[in-house]
Amino acid sequence: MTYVASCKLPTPYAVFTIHGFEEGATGKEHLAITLGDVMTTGDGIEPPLARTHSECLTGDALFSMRCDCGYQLDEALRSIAREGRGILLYLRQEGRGIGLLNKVKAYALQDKGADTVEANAALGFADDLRDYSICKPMLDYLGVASLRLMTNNPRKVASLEALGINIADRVPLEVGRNPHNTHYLSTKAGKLGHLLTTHQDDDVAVVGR
Ligand SMILES: Nc1nc2c(ncn2[C@@H]2O[C@H](COP(=O)(O)OP(=O)(O)OP(=O)(O)O)[C@@H](O)[C@H]2O)c(=O)[nH]1
Ligand SMILES: [Zn+2]
Repeated sequence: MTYVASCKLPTPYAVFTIHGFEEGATGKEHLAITLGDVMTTGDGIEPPLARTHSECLTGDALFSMRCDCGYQLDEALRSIAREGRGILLYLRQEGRGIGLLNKVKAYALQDKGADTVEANAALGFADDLRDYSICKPMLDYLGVASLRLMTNNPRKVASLEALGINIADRVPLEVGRNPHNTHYLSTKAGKLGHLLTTHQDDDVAVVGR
């Protein structure tokens, strides 16, 4: 992983700093978005609030309500801004690692009744192809050894801990449940192990971003 450059990222929530990295093996361009001093070296320094966010073009940029990604991205940046300090790694692992067009194929199967795990399997993919080892060099570069991680995904916590990153706390990030994604969220809780407080197919109002 090679560090390339940093610049300001003004948003409605705060003026963040964006740091660009290039992954040697794949040429993929990953980002770290920081606010305040996130270094954790030294005595008595609180681990910063953090999120590792896997790319979801449809949810993050195109307002898709099929998943909860866009809502989580929004809430994670808002939470970091509220604390005045934190870090979001934006990882180019679209579609849990299968890529954008394979995700569109998986969505087409889901339109016909498959769930998210069955659709991946029908296309010949494991349910989650993500590799979190790319986080380590980015966090090392930024001097971050310890995090308070915003996630509902215990596999993500375990993967980061296995890399030697200290997860001081898991902060739930449950936002964006709506009639278009309740089944998807139920499948994540039931088959992928996500820790979601409500995962029955109940009727809820559409949540705006
Ligand atoms: N293959 C596939 N990928 C999906 C689908 N829906 C969302 N994604 C991708 O899943 C990734 C997000 O995964 P999630 O499981 O929602 O979130 P997570 O990051 O593992 O867990 P949290 O930290 O709790 O959000 C993004 O890369 C999305 O593009 C789907 O139906 N099929
Ligand atoms: Zn998504």
